[in-house]
Amino acid sequence: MNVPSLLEARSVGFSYDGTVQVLRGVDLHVDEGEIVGLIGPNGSGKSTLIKLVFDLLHLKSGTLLLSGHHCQSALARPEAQYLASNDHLPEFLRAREYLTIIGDLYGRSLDVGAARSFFEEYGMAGRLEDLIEDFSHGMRKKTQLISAILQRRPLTIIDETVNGIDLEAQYLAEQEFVKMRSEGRSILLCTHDFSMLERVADRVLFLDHGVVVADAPVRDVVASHRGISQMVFDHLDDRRQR
Ligand SMILES: Nc1ncnc2c1ncn2[C@@H]1O[C@H](COP(=O)(O)OP(=O)(O)OP(=O)(O)O)[C@@H](O)[C@H]1O
Repeated sequence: MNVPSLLEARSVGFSYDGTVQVLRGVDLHVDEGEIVGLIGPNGSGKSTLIKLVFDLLHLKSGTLLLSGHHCQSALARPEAQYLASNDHLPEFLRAREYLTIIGDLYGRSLDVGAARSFFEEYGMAGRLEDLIEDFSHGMRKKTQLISAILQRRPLTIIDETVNGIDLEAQYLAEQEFVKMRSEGRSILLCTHDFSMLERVADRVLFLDHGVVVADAPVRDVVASHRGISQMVFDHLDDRRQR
């Protein structure tokens, strides 16, 4: 029996206003145990696609499946966690309370000792009991990341959350992503940090004007374009000449 992809998009289209198509016939998949980079110019539709996956926007055209379940279905919810690009967290909660609530949503009680260790590791020793209101932008981002690391969902979708955290935390996060992959979990990492993708990602999906224009193993991109940046530049040159 075929194991369904953790994420599968088939012919996904989307328009906010019914006129301009933001996504046009998007087909993609993320399988078990892979780190996939989602890249594309500003406004190419990356966040829109991610919001559709989490049913934050209403899917009207095409199919989006999480582990074989339609993304609007309650069965899809436990399969994936979403880290938004913003740092909006409930400010009136203490970090421990926030992590507890996220754990409750996934039916996992918080391992306070593990949470405390991650806070120490990520340069936030002694801050677990503090109000989120008092956290800096980077600390909020790190709290989002730690929540994903603790939940260890089959699929974690990270929308630019790693941008804006310090280098040390990025390094730790990269190591954790690789560890999660070795456990058979997957990560869809939407970022403009191509060097991070060259270090950790297996595959890169390139979205331009709502269309997937490349879906290739990172090693092939490095071999044929010398890197992800050059692949993007080559594509933009081609587009300009057309
Ligand atoms: N709520 C909204 N209402 C109307 N249009 C929107 C809305 N959100 C996004 N858009 C438009 O949809 C298009 C795709 O935006 P989206 O945020 O998905 O791009 P992105 O690839 O994530 O960009 P970035 O790299 O800048 O984060 C843009 O033209 C944007 O202006």
